[in-house]
Amino acid sequence: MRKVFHIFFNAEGTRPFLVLFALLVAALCEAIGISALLPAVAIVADQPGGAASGSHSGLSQRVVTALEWVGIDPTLGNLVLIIGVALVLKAVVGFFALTYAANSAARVGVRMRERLLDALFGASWRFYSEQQAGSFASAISADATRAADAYLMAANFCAMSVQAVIYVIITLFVDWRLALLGLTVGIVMSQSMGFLFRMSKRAGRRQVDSTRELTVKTVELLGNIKPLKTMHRYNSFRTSIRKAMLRLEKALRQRGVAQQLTVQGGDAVMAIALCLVIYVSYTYFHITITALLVGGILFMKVLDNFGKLQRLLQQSAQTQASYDRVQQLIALTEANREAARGTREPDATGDCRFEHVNFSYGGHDVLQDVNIVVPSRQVTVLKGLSGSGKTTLVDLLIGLHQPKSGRITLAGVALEDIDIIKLRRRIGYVSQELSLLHAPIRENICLGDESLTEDDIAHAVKLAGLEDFIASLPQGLDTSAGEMGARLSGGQRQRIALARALVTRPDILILDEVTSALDPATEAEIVGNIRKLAHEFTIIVITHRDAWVEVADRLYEVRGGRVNEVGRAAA
Ligand SMILES: Nc1ncnc2c1ncn2[C@@H]1O[C@H](COP(=O)(O)OP(=O)(O)OP(=O)(O)O)[C@@H](O)[C@H]1O
Repeated sequence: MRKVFHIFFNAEGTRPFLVLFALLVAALCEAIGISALLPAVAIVADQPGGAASGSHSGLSQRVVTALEWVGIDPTLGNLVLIIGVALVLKAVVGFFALTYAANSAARVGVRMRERLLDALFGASWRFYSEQQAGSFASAISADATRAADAYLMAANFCAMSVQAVIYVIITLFVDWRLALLGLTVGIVMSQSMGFLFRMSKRAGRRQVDSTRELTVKTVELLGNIKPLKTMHRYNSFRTSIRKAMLRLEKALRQRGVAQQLTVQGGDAVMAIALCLVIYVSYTYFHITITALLVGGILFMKVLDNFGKLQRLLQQSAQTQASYDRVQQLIALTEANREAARGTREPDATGDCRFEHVNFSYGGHDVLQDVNIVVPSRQVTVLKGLSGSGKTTLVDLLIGLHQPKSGRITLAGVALEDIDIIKLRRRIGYVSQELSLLHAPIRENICLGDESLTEDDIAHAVKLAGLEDFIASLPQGLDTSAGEMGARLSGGQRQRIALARALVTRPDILILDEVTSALDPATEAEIVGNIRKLAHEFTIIVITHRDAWVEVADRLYEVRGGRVNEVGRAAA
C-alpha cells in the first residue's frame, strides 16, 4: 500500500496536495450531507429524538444545535436542502479533483516517455549498443500507458481512503459500536484478501515481462524478415514468440481470477457482514431504528469503500510493475549518460590527429598506439580486414567512445574539450547498417529538419546520384520510402542515406562502406561527385573498394590493432 501512496505523491508533473485538498473538501461535504440525514430521518420516523419533538441525542443533537447556531431552522425542508446541496457539492468537487488526477495521469505518461527519450538520446554509445530496441519500444508504448494508469489508480485509492476515514468518523458519532464493527469487518476483509493482491502483483509483473519479450522478438523478427523468410527459418522465433504469448495468456488468466475473486468475494463478505451487523446491533446493542438506518447506510458505505480500496489496490498492483519498469529503465539510462564533454566551439574544418591512441572493448584490445592525421578538406580512406577496427576508429573521432589512453585533437584542440554535440551537427554520416524511415524520401533525407531548403535537398540528391531515380518516380521526393519497401534496391537505399548525410552541407563526411551495394558505374559516378567536393569537406571513407582507394589523398590500413599509412596522393 505504501507503494501506491509513493506513486501518488512522487509522480512528476502532478499536484498531489491540491488533489488531496479537493478530496478532503468533497469528503467534508459528504460528511455534512450524511450528518444532516440523522435528524431528517428522526423527523420522518417521528421519533422522540425527532426535531419536532425537540429532544435529540448524539450526532443528531449536535447537528440540530449547529444548525440553530448558524440560524437555520432544523426543519425537514431545510435538512433535505442541506443534504442535497452538500452531496451535489461533493460530486462537483470530487469530479474536478479526480478529473484533474486523470489529466495528471496522462501527463505522467507523457513526462515518463519524454524523460526516457531524453535519457536515451543522452546515453553513452556503449550502453545504447548493449540494449534491446524492443525493450525501449515496449517501455515507451505499452509500459508508459500502464504506468500512467498506475498513477490514476493511486489517485483513486487516495480519494477512497479519505472517504473511508470520513465515513468511519461519522459512524463513530452515530454509534461507536457500529463504527468499530465496520472497521473490524473492513480490516478482516482486506487482510483475508491479501493473497489476491499478491496474485495480482505477480500477474502484473508477468504481463509486463511477456509483453516486453513479445515486442523485443517482433522487432527482431521484422529487422531480419528477409533472410528468415528466404531461408524459411522462423521456427525459433515462432517458438519463443509463442512462449511469450503463453506466458502473457497465463498472466491475464491469473489477473482475471484475482479480479473476479475480489469483486464477487467482496460482495459476498459484505452481504454476510451486513446481516450480522443488523442482527447484532438490534438484538444486543439495542440501537435505535434511526441510528440503525443511518448507521446501516454508513456501515455499508464503509464496507463498500473497503471493497473498492481492495479492488483499486489490486488493479494498482497490476500496473505498478509497468510504473516500476519504466522508472527503472529511466534510472538505468540516465545513469549511463554520455560522459560530460567539453564546451569549446569545434573547428570542424581543421585537421584531426590521433596521438598514441589505445582503445579496447572491455579486455579486448582493438586499437594500439594509433598515430594518424586526417587532413582537412581531403579524402582519407581506411581499409583493412573485417573486424580490424575501422569503424571503432571513426567512432572514437565522433566521440562515441573514449580512448583508453592517448588523445585525439581537432584543429589542435583535444576532443574532450570540444562541445561534442556541436561537432556532431557538423558531421554527415552514412553507416553500414542502412535503415530508412517509413516516410517519404524527402523526409528520409531531411530527417524533420525544417531549416533545410529545396536547394539543399536538390544539391544532396545530385551529389548522391539520385536525380534520375527521383525523376523516374511519379511522386518524386514525396514517394514513400516505406511503401516502396522491398522495391528499393540496396544501392537506392545507400544513395538516399548518402543524400541524408550531405543535405546539411557538413564539414566532415564519414562514409562507412557507402557504395558497397552499387554497380561499378554508379559507384564511380558517386565517388567522382564526392571527390570533386573534397575541398568542401573532410572526407573519411571506410571501404574495401578500389574506387575509393584510387581517389584517396591519404590511405590507411588497419591491421592487428595498428593503423599504418599505405598511400598518399602526390601533393
Ligand atoms: N560494442 C562492442 N563491444 C565489444 N566488441 C566490439 C564492439 N564493437 C566492435 N567490437 C569488436 O571490435 C573489433 C573491431 O570492430 P569494428 O566494427 O571496428 O571493425 P571493422 O573493421 O569496422 O569491421 P567491418 O569491416 O567488418 O565493419 C571487432 O573484433 C569487433 O568484434
